[in-house]
Order: sequence, then C-alpha cells, then structure tokens
Amino acid sequence: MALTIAVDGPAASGKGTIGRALAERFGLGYLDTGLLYRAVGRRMLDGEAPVAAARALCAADLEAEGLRGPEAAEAASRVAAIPEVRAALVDFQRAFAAREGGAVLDGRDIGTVICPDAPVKLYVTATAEARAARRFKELVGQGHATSFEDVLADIRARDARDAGRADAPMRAAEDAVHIDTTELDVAAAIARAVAEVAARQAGGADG
Ligand SMILES: Nc1ncnc2c1ncn2[C@@H]1O[C@H](COP(=O)(O)OP(=O)(O)O)[C@@H](O)[C@H]1O
Ligand SMILES: Nc1ccn([C@@H]2O[C@H](COP(=O)(O)OP(=O)(O)O)[C@@H](O)[C@H]2O)c(=O)n1
Repeated sequence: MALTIAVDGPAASGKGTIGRALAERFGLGYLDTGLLYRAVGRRMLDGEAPVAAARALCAADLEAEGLRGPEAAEAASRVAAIPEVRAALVDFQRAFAAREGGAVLDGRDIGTVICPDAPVKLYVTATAEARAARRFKELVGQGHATSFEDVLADIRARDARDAGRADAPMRAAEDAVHIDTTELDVAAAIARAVAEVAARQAGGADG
C-alpha cells in the first residue's frame, strides 16, 4: 500500500520544512493543507462568505497573492473554526492522501481526522518564542513590516484558537511521534523525521 505521512503541529514549528523534505526523500506527493484554509480566509477578506468560498475553492485560489502572510494566516484560523468550511475541504485532502505513490500532508488535524489510519504520524512542536523568531525572520525576508512581539502575539492567539475550537482541534494523534524542533536546526529536524519514517517502515514490514 502507498505510504501516507501525516505531519501536524502549531504555527511555524517546521511542519512544511519537514513535510517537503520527507516527500522528496521518499518520493511522495506533498500537500500543505494550511494553504487551503489560507485561500478560504483570503476569499473571506475579499468579502465572500467563507462556507461558499470553501465549497467553490479551485486551484487558482492557491496561487493568490499574499497567502503566506500574517493577514491570511489570521483569517485562515478564523474560517478553520467553521465546521462547514472544514467539511468542504475533506474530500480533496483525502483524495490527495490516497494518490498512487503515496503522500505527505501537513496541517493540524491530518493524523486525527483527515488520515486517522496513516501509518506514520509526526507531531512537530517548538516553543512559541522559537517559532515566532523563525516566522519573524521569514516575514522580514519577504518584505513584511512587523515586529517580533507582534509575530509572537499572533502565533499565541492562533495556537489558542486552533487548539480550542470544537471541530477538529489542533492536537497530536495518540500514535503520533513527537518531534520538538526548538533545539534542532533544519538539517537535524529533517534527519529526525527521516529516521522516524524509516523506523516505522522497517517496523511495518515485520507486521
Ligand atoms: N528546525 C528549524 N530551525 C530553524 N528554522 C527552521 C526550522 N524548521 C523550519 N525553520 C524555518 O522556520 C520557518 C517556518 O517553517 P515552516 O516549515 O514553514 O513551518 P510550518 O509549516 O510549521 O508553519 C521557515 O522560515 C523555515 O525555514
Ligand atoms: N489541517 C489544517 C491546516 C490549517 N488549519 C488552519 O489554517 C491556519 C493556517 O495554517 P498553516 O499551516 O498555513 O499555518 P502555519 O503553520 O504555516 O503558520 C491554521 O492556523 C489553522 O487555523 C487547520 O485548521 N487545519
């Protein structure tokens, strides 16, 4: 059976960095599911009703300007608390997960809701300060005018909303392997994740 890897965790913990590296290393497709919620959030900021926007989401929406910025992130986390928005995005994510050749999906509820049967689940964390420092550096590099304090406050508010919502809250699946990247650089974090996947694959081959 094709390999599915679920990568969940809070904002700027390194999910995408790890997810993309795993996809490349193991020859799998990669889906950043946060981009779907960011695209719905973007359409809401443009005046559309979020549920209608989620139902009408198309590939071009994922190419929209500014999806990686803080405004879209904040809007994403607001629309992500609406059950009908989440429901509208489930089929696309599950179809991607089932693609021939296997897939890595990163998000908040991949291991718990979207792919509860994924054979490999990672939950990537880091302290809020470490995450804010990384996101701040990334945003400044993209030309956003912001401060470390604002980024930290945004991340804390978003984490609280994502973990506190009733429908598919952000949390680790019981069978997820936790990777704390606070003290790991990118290469070390990727190496940890690759080792976990390899170990699970070796274990799976026996059973
Ligand atoms: N282990 C790490 N150490 C330092 N910086 C990292 C690490 N992992 C990711 N980054 C950087 O932090 C930022 C956020 O990483 P990203 O993978 O996009 O996080 P997420 O997908 O969880 O939001 C990026 O600029 C990325 O290059
Ligand atoms: N599977 C997912 C992915 C993202 N999201 C929401 O979308 C927002 C943006 O997700 P993201 O992964 O792009 O955010 P970052 O971790 O990159 O900051 C999150 O704060 C969540 O509210 C979600 O609810 N479920």
